[in-house]
Amino acid sequence: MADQEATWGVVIVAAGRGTRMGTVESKQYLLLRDKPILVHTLQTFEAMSEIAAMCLVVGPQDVERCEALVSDYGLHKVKSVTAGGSERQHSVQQGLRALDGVADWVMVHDGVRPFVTHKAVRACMAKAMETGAAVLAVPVKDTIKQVNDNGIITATPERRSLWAIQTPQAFRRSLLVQGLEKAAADRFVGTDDAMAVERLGVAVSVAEGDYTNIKITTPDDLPYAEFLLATRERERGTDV
Ligand SMILES: Nc1ccn([C@@H]2O[C@H](COP(=O)(O)OP(=O)(O)OP(=O)(O)O)[C@@H](O)[C@H]2O)c(=O)n1
Ligand SMILES: C[C@](O)(CO)[C@H](O)COP(=O)(O)O
Repeated sequence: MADQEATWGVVIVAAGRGTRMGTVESKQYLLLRDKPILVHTLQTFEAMSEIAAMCLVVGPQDVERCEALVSDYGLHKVKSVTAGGSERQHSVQQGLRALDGVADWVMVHDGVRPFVTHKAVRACMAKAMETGAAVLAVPVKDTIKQVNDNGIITATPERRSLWAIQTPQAFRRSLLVQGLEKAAADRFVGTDDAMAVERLGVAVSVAEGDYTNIKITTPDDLPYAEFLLATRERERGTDV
């Protein structure tokens, strides 16, 4: 019953510089068809009735332009546009503060993962409400090796236990806040949100997602992103 009435907030992190993409314009603002990648992402969450509020976290220099994007695209659930920090984890913390008192449950999502589906987001939310914490992920397809600085293989972890972790990552808000506070106190910086909660000794569940929920990271992701967008539009029958 309580689960049905849960209020969800979403932190969309988009304060990165996109170093690996190597473009002058940060990758979250590159156009995919006619819209910035970040707007595609925000619209996916805006359309979900379960979501009450979003906080968009961007570079300090981009706050004004993003407020304009939020207004131009009618993104009414974006209640604040906040300046992020030097690491993704610091940006998440800024976003969570902005959602204080707004939602008991939160998701963190990368602004550069525009292809997440409503079905996958709902699977992640449902799993989190069962367990307190859940992330979307897919089983890895390749054999993964650990390699040392001399280029020599040192270990081959069993593939059956390896998953590639995506976003959204969904948590009871108090749990994520506690995890991030401990991480800050310990000067620990993780590459995803689950790590902060794992460090509390709390189990984080995995909800199986889709291989198409890519994080646009390097230039070779762009043609694939165009292809995915065209495929989605064809499926929706809105191709022009
Ligand atoms: N200090 C940071 C770093 C990253 N991010 C966001 O976290 C997401 C995932 O990060 P990544 O793909 O690594 O983005 P960048 O940090 O921009 O890329 P790079 O590492 O190539 O510079 C992105 O939406 C990015 O904008 C953020 O909000 N604040
Ligand atoms: C959170 C994340 O998207 C999960 O795959 C990823 O860890 C972000 O890492 P990055 O170093 O910021 O690309």
